[in-house]
Amino acid sequence: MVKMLKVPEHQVAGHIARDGKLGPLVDDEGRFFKPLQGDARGENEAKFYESFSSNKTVPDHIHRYFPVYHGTELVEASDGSGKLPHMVLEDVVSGYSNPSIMDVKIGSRTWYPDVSEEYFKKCIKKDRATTTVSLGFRVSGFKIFDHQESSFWRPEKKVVLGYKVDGARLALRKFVSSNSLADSSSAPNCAFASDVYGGSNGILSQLLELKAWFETQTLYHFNSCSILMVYEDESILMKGKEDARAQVKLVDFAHVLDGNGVIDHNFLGGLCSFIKFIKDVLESSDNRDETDACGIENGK
Ligand SMILES: O=P(O)(O)O[C@@H]1[C@@H](OP(=O)(O)O)[C@H](OP(=O)(O)O)[C@H](O)[C@H](OP(=O)(O)O)[C@H]1OP(=O)(O)O
Ligand SMILES: Nc1ncnc2c1ncn2[C@@H]1O[C@H](COP(=O)(O)OP(=O)(O)O)[C@@H](O)[C@H]1O
Repeated sequence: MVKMLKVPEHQVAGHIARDGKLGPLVDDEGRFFKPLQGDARGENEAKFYESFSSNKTVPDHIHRYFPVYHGTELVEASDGSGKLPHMVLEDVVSGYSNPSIMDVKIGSRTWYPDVSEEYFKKCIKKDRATTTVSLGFRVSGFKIFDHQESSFWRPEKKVVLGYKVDGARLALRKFVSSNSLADSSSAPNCAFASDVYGGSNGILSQLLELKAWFETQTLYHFNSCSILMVYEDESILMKGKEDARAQVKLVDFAHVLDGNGVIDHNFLGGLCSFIKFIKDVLESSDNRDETDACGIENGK
């Protein structure tokens, strides 16, 4: 039987399967089909998944931060060019109805030794124009489910890639706020910060677990790799039933290299910087909760 594949509804960055272009597809059974790009990138990413998924020295609690890999399959490509090999991955958002998602590219550089002069120039230009160099990470794209409007809010790609330090900070606040989505004049209230970023199952605790692994792992260098953050705020609104189902996953391994016994300081440094930003959002929202509580106690 021919599998019916469709363009992912919730993709926030990267190559997109529209206007006759090559991009990922999904099925109804929770699988994400990422086409192997014609050059070395596709081969490299598939090679990484093969190596990583069978690597017994990587602990299980770290494996869960990566999409499950089901090998490669020949499927009809989105650009109409016929059957092409695709990596068959777990679709990390398939279990959500209205997921809020952010893609954050980690590292203070996206280039790496021995790339072509042309590729180096392309990377360094983007790294300097975004917060990659200044912060060690950049927001690549995101969408937020807006409950008031019952629809997604999504900033334009060129706006996101224009963020400086304050823009990145604001995006991380907006991502967990229930107000101020389309309206840039009001300050984000960070209403979901403690449910999404905080708590023992939250984003911060997952990032800290990943960081502990990156402090010692020397197997791979994750160049140009992204952290995907996902949550669903319906579960927050029905509090008590479920938590926010906040998840961290690493994606995009097209530029992963052998670690050769050396710490991935580019990724680790960026991850530490990203963690600090998440902590700052959490702390400022905790202070706000306390101020609100004082207001109530004082009868304000
Ligand atoms: O094509 P572009 O300009 O959108 O660049 C892609 C990047 O988009 P960006 O503009 O940074 O949001 C894109 O970044 P995101 O995944 O969107 O963060 C990748 O860097 C992609 O390269 P590769 O597949 O990882 O080798 C980049 O693709 P290539 O240009 O290297 O094919
Ligand atoms: N396994 C996955 N499950 C669900 N969505 C994914 C998965 N992998 C990637 N995506 C989505 O696709 C986007 C681009 O993925 P990425 O691997 O970076 O592609 P590219 O190599 O084209 O940059 C991510 O930002 C995310 O929205």
